[in-house]
Amino acid sequence: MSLSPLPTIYLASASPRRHELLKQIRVEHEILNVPAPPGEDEPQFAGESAADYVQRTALEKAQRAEQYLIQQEMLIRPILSADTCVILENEVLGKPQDAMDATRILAKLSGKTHEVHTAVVLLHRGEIAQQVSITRVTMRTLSLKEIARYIESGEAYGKAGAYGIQGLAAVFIEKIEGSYSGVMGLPIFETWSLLSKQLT
Ligand SMILES: Cc1cn([C@H]2C[C@H](O)[C@@H](COP(=O)(O)OP(=O)(O)OP(=O)(O)O)O2)c(=O)[nH]c1=O
Repeated sequence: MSLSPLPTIYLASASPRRHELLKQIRVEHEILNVPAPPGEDEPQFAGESAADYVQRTALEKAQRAEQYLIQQEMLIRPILSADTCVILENEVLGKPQDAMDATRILAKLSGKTHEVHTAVVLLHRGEIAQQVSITRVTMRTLSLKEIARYIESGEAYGKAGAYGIQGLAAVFIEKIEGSYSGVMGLPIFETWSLLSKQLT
């Protein structure tokens, strides 16, 4: 039972972290993963800011799920989606392709403060509600040896910025200003505020 009675929702995301965070606040949900068509790697448009980019990709994820549900005649619940980006000096650092890419990304983040933007979108009865959480994360300086050992752990993959604050990489994080759950992929405060305003 959550803190206010909410209908069951669809979570349009394959991220196990988002599922865990929704479970933490006891929001009943069904996971729906509608991947982008192959070859579409969510490119950033020329002139599009990182902040606009993450909001657009979160909305597109929700709309892909909505289209799928309409086709299946299954659009019976509100749809929640989110997208997380790591941004350093207006450059979006996505998920690493391989070990070399992960090394490059972590070497860039080492000793610097970056931002993690997570956009959350709720689609309900034809309306779009959206919120963005922005967190500043300071990573201490990492040695190349540490980066290599971290990548060997396997935790860098499938995560924006090639690290997961909730795992081994916690020892790299000197300071965060903002939302811990937002860095993990689903900012609980903003998500609850959307759900409780739109669905009760
Ligand atoms: C920075 C950071 C990111 N992440 C994760 C959260 C997201 O799952 C992922 C960013 O990728 P996303 O594209 O936002 O999400 P996803 O591909 O995992 O799932 P889907 O597109 O189906 O919704 O990075 C962490 O788990 N910990 C962290 O500290």
